[in-house]
Amino acid sequence: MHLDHHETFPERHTYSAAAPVRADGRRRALRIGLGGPVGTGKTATVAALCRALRDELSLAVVTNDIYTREDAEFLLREAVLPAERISAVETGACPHTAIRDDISANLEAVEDLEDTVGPLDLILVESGGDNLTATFSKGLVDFQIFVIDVAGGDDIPRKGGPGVTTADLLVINKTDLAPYVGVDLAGMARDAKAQRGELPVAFTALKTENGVRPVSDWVRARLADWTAGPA
Ligand SMILES: Nc1nc2c(ncn2[C@@H]2O[C@H](COP(=O)(O)OP(=O)(O)OP(=O)(O)O)[C@@H](O)[C@H]2O)c(=O)[nH]1
Repeated sequence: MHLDHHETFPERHTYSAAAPVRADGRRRALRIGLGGPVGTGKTATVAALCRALRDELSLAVVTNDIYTREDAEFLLREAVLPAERISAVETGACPHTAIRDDISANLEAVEDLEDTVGPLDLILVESGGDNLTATFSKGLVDFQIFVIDVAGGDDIPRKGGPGVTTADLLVINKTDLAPYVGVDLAGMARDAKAQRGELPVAFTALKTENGVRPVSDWVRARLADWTAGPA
């Protein structure tokens, strides 16, 4: 049986929702988390976001893997950012613990990046692949993106779960595969709307040119709000 840790590891309030200003008086980087089930395209989204935004922003990435540094190694191999801007956290068995319950390793990685390569505009925190309930602590990230894909079937939005219903942006990736897996994208959009109300949904096909555009535009808008906000 899978034990959920909510009862045993309550969220640590010592890392309260990360004040916008660092100890040195500078505005800290905006932090955006990417979560979602295994293999839906989280790393591909992070890589595409880095390519789309790296010339206009100072950015860095924290990856979370269960026992390896595979996602970080992929990003390094693809050279989406200089190596010093990519940091890997090994989470052990349950990826959601490191982004929701005991966020200290991730916070340390985020703060180390700001100290060593800062100032940064944006830090992307990629969770390890988990299940539909995995969400980020508000003490770790300012916004969260939940990535699902059409290959997982068109009933995922209807099933809901906190990732699908509450993420600040729901990404439904691999739309290029829809015809091959018999998925009705319009139905997925309707189900997502029913679960999420006004919260946005982005359909992506990351293998196509500019496929990440709906996500990168959303990130730019969040960053514009963040930069305009009180420091
Ligand atoms: N056809 C298609 N394949 C995609 C797309 N996006 C990602 N993939 C492929 O899907 C596979 C998984 O992508 P990843 O980005 O590694 O997925 P992930 O969510 O980071 O996976 P984990 O970290 O293992 O949970 C890879 O083979 C990608 O090349 C897409 O839009 N279309």
